Amino acid sequence: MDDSGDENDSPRKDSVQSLTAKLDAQTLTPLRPKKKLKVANVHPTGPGSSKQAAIQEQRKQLPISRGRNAIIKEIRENDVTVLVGETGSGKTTQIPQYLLDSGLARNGMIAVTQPRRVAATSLASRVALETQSNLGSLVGYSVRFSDCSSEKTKIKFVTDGMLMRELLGDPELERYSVVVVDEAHERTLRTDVVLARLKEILKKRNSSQTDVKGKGKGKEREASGPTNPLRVVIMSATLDAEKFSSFFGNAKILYVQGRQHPVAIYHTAAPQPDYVDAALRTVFQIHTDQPPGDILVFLPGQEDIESLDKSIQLYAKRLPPDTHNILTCPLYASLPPAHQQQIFLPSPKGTRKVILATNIAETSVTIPGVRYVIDSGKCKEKRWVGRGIGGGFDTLLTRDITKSSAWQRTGRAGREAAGSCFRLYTEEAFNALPLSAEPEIQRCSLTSSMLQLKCLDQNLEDMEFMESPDMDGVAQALTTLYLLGALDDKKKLTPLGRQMAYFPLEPPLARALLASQEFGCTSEVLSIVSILSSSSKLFVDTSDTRDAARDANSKFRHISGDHLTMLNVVRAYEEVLQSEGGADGKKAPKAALKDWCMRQYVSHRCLTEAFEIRAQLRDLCEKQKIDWKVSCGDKRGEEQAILRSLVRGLVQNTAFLQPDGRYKQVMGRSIIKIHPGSSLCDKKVPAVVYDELVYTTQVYARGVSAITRNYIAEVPVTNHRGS
Ligand SMILES: Nc1ncnc2c1ncn2[C@@H]1O[C@H](COP(=O)(O)OP(=O)(O)OP(=O)(O)O)[C@@H](O)[C@H]1O
Repeated sequence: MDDSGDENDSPRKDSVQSLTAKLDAQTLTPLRPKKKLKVANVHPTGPGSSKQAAIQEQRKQLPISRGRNAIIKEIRENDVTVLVGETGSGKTTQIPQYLLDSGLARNGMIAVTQPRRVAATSLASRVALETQSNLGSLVGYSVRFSDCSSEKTKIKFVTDGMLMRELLGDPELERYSVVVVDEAHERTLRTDVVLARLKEILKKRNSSQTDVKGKGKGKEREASGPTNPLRVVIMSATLDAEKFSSFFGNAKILYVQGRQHPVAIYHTAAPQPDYVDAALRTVFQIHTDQPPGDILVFLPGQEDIESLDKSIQLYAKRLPPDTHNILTCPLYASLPPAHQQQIFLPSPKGTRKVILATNIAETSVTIPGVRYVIDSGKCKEKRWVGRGIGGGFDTLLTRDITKSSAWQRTGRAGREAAGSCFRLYTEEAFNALPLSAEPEIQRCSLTSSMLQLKCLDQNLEDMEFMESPDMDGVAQALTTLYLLGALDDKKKLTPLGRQMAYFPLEPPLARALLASQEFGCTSEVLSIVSILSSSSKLFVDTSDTRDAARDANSKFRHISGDHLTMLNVVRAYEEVLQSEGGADGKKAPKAALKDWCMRQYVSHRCLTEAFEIRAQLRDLCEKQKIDWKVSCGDKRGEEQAILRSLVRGLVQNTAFLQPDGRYKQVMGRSIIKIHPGSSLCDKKVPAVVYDELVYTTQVYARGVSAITRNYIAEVPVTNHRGS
């Protein structure tokens, strides 16, 4: 997301020798390990013991297993239970299995929510392995654009966003007997909405037994109560437990004592302003001095990961021949799921794996083989930059982590054996960190959540949340939904709004997709919306390849700007797919497609993901009786039709050229510049529509196309009532 151009793509210039000297001088001060527990080796390797026997033995050794019966008893007897246990104590993998074995999910499924998809999918694999079932049968997962569950599924790992979507079709979550809200301390907007909604659902589903103050009437409820009462379990390692408990009327709090393996923690003696350089030195210090074990490095974002990756690879080549190899594995949200899964593969013999991750590896995941964690102390945080800029937008800003995050990161080192965590900041700096992050509900755009709640007949602004939402954010979300025609002037949901919510897209993109029917270009807009919904960028753009990329991309360039340029890439890729035999359900050879993408400097990942998204959106269109095959086909008319559809959704993202050559938002006060990566960067056109704003040293518009003022004027903003 952040693309400020201030990233440093060139590898660090020191030699390994000077690097090691620097490392020695740096002196990482060993600190008292937080807690060391005596736990036996959890991998029995005696003769005849199979992998499965080892796994079952390991389960028994988890700290949580000692409290199994007491935990089940409490969950059985209370509507809501708050469970706090150290990282690695076994909460996420074991509680769902205990619930299943206890019969508590006899009449419904168990949902386990996760803030991130990589955690949801990897946990589902692990629990499927532990239950000796195939992924997607007894244990499954459901994340945006990917569902791996079946009628047999009893334990389902879901992102909090997916559970919110499920609410649209099942407002009281009747198909679930237990909802486990994991990593609740992260306080994502969706977790907060889910918690607020669960409180309402409990009132309805469990009303005959309880006043929804966390407590019910024990076992008798099962005999006399509804056939499928709901239990809610809220879990975290670093939870402000009292707050959650009081939100649910003083719900019972359970503490699980102990962690499985000790982790030694080290802080630097002095602050490290260049955390990428400090991470590089620490990686090689560990690699040269410490016993085998993989390294997990936490960095704020993709740019830092790519920079460190290059530097590590450069220095690794200069290591003495008898040293172990280093294999780097990046991990960030915009990597496609298949690439993300590679981090879970064992490292080849004689190789040390170095995983370079953002905070998506911070909670819930266990990466086998990791013994060392390097924590830069930084993360990127989504924040609504609205006030004073007019129009407002979500952006990612680099900032210091919280104490909760630091503990979670440390916890990743002690999952399978004792480990070490190297914090690239001082102990004083750690002590000064805030305990936990400001809840997203007070700092992120509320538009999408508000629309979904409207579909459930609920007003976000009237609901009871753990913390009330930011009022500017509420006003902005209402304005956006009104402008999109999702709400009428009485703030009531329109049929159009309901249809928009049906698609797992940001509301502006859903609106553009629906508008494309009017302009006869659904097929084209579907392709563009799918590219925009992919988690990677379409054009590969690094400083050292910029000129070559520009040359290669020039053949796709459309005079109107970036959206039709994207469409040209999609069309060219489709031709390659067909020429390689990828039509009629057959798959084209991946290597040939990758090779083509590399030569064009476009992202194979982005295209693969976008095509998957497009296939799913086509299915959803069919269910909504929208003919996705409708295409404007005619080259002369297509530009107008497509851009007019996009403006219907992105009307708030439009700007006019000013006499002084700058652009000013039509519906905000911001002066914006066109991003250097846009094909319209050097051009001056009377009006533009853009996908997003990014805030670096100034406000840049990204994904930009030239439009006429008429496209904006024709957007129907006042006649939505009942439309
Ligand atoms: N994919 C995996 N591969 C190997 N071991 C695993 C895997 N997933 C979990 N484990 C083992 O199970 C232990 C418990 O994991 P679990 O995720 O249940 O802990 P947790 O208490 O939920 O921790 P956290 O709050 O950090 O997610 C891990 O420490 C690890 O030993």
